[in-house]
Amino acid sequence: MSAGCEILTTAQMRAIETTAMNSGSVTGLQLMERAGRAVADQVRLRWPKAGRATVLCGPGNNGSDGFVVARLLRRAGWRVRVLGMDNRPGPDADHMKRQWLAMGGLEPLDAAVLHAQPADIVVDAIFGTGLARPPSGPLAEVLESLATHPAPVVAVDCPSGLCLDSGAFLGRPRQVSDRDLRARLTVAFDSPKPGHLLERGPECCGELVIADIGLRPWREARTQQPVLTAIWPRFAIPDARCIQDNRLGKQSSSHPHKFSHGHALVLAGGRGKGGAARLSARAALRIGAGLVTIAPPLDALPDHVGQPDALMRRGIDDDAALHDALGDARINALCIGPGSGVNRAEMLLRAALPARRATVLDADALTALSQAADLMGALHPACVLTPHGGEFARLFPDLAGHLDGLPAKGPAYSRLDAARDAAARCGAVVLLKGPDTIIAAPDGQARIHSAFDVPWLATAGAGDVLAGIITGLLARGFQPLDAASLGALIHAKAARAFGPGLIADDLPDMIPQVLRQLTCRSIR
Ligand SMILES: NC(=O)C1=CN([C@@H]2O[C@H](COP(=O)(O)OP(=O)(O)OC[C@H]3O[C@@H](n4cnc5c(N)ncnc54)[C@H](O)[C@@H]3O)[C@@H](O)[C@H]2O)[C@@H](O)CC1
Ligand SMILES: [K+]
Repeated sequence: MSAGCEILTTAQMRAIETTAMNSGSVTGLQLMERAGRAVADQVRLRWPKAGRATVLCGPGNNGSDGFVVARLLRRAGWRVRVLGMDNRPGPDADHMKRQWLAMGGLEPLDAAVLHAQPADIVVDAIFGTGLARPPSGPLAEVLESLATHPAPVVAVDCPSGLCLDSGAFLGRPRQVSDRDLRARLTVAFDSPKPGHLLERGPECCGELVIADIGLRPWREARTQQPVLTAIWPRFAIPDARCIQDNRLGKQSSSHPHKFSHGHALVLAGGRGKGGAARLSARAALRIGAGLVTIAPPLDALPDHVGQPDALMRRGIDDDAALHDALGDARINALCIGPGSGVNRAEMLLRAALPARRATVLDADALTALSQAADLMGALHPACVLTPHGGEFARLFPDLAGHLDGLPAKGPAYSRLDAARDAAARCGAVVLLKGPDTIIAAPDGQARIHSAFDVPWLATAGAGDVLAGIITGLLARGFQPLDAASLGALIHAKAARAFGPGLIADDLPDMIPQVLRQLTCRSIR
């Protein structure tokens, strides 16, 4: 399994905190002090000159972190106002509140009070992992007015109102809105949560810092395998195993041979429709498949003369021809769908799926799949489906409908949930594309790959290249979940390395540079 920075759901985070506190080695007060200190330290790092801070403290432990931040900033010379509630918090929270009250006042947590005096920063400590329902009443008004506050917002754990399991704002449509609270900086604790990476999370959290509050021993001591890991730009660890044995760099075998790196077969469409499959095939070659054959119908073979000469060509007219081709057991990975046409994709899938080779289904193959229930039943664990949102909705309309619904309570149904449910239902790996790409396996393992920083990757043909990279990695023997996860990572890194102005044709040729980075351990 690929290593990566682990993501914790809010329930997992609570479980780890409880285990840590029950062990007797750490108290809730200590954890809160560390959390608050981490936020105050990040504030002082970014705003070294002490200024004016308004700290908004909610009813629970997120609010307690706010009281700690207020105390530490005051000690560091900041002018601090605290707006809080008149509720009865638990004993730890009460302790933190009293510590603040010994040195400063408490004003009502109210929109008019918030705007009554200027501030250089506003610290949002209203809700964190405990958000269970949409904010309402005066708290909702405070949050709404905070969204238009002129001072930068520093969020404790998350911008309040954001569901940390889904990245949706509770009670709000999922689309981008001017009412969304956008923090400049978010300081979260121990591990990222799905909501930091999904949907509105990346944009609304601003810069995300994950602070160590000493919970690692309890996180790592869990007996169950972590089921959720992330491959994510700031934390990217593609695969410890790959780096150790240099598998990505192809140095694992002492007598390497082209067949030791697999043979990928990329099925292409008819005359004049071969461009998409050529992008896939080129990417499969660049990622290091030993052999790559592009296979259009016979009459379209002339479309594929020319570069790259390393690419092999073979005419495959129909399912019978594909069945014959698959008599060669060395062909160990297939790519079906890019530019193939829906009818041809359906015909080819009928021969391909029973052969149980590692198979990437993209584009027209996904449309074919959504139209033929029996094909869905023929999927197997070595298949990787790479739908974008629209294709996902055609394949799994009920899951997509669930995802489109208003997130009325936490934890809201997330893209992560949808991809996992889809993978479990179809028995294959599902890579749900987006700036927040989810890769989910039928056994519940999942990864989130966040690439909000490369909007130029949303360009025609980029998906064909991704399909080719994954096909190449499958040919090289990577397991489907790892191939899809590494594929997403390498694809985004290639786009990042090229920069704006990218067209899909540029992506395959950036792969060697990305592989050099990954295999030289120079990744961040
Ligand atoms: N448990 C711990 O020991 C630690 C918790 N930490 C902080 O504690 C936070 C979680 O604290 P809590 O579990 O107290 O939860 P929150 O502080 O996020 O929320 C407070 C409480 O508000 C209530 N609530 C939920 N939705 C509401 C709504 N829409 N309107 C009104 N009330 C609502 C719930 O009862 C919830 O428990 C984390 O985000 C983090 O900031 C950190 O201090 C690290 C240690
Ligand atoms: K918050």
